[in-house]
Amino acid sequence: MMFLVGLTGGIASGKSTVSSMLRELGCPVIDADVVARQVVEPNSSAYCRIVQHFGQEVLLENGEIDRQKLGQIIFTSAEKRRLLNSITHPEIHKAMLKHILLYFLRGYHYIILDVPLLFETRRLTRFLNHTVVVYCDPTTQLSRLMQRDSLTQQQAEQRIAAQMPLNEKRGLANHVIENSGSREDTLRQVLRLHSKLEDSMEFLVVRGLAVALALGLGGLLLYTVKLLGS
Ligand SMILES: Nc1ncnc2c1ncn2[C@@H]1O[C@H](COP(=O)(O)OP(=O)(O)OP(=O)(O)O)[C@@H](O)[C@H]1O
Repeated sequence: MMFLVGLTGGIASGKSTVSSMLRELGCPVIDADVVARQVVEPNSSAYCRIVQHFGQEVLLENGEIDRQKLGQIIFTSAEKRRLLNSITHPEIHKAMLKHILLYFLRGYHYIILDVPLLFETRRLTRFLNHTVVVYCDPTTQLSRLMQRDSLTQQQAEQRIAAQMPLNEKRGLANHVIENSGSREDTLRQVLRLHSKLEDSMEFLVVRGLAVALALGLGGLLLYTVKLLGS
């Protein structure tokens, strides 16, 4: 049995760096971006409905969804954005739930959900037992973003300004990984967090509830069988 941990951050704050460290430690990580891409793969039900509503013009030559084009369309129309979300979100949630169940059956204590817009959409937060924000100071964030994406200072500043301030996210999280320093420094914090979560007893509470539920259901079944037999 297990519990769920949300991992988020700001643009170039180091979320991918931290999630790959956690993967290397053997933690199961579900990447919401990857899931979001998988649910619109050609011939999936979300794919078919997108083509039905948005037309062939949102497709690339190879038949895949042109995410950039779709992004432009929904950027200019709130109605279309709602329509697209109503198609994709239920599929994304279903797929994430499937991954969670599979990890659950494999006996992991906790599962990381890597969700860039965790606090912006707030759809998932009520299901999470812990939230982790990967933070780095504004100057470091700016220079790492400029370097990684080859942006000018102005372009990088615009992208940072378009997001929820990282400081605000930090205030909303239960755990903060401070990633302004070296990677080693970050790894040390990740190790600490990992052992804290591993040792957490919360999974026992979940396990207890599941056992109680199973016993209850089993009892009900026996009772029904008995009733039918009599
Ligand atoms: N502690 C660190 N020291 C030096 N460089 C780092 C450190 N952490 C991350 N970086 C570098 O900073 C950049 C941003 O990191 P990363 O890609 O992990 O951020 P992110 O939060 O996943 O970004 P995004 O959400 O925008 O994809 C990368 O080029 C990464 O190699």
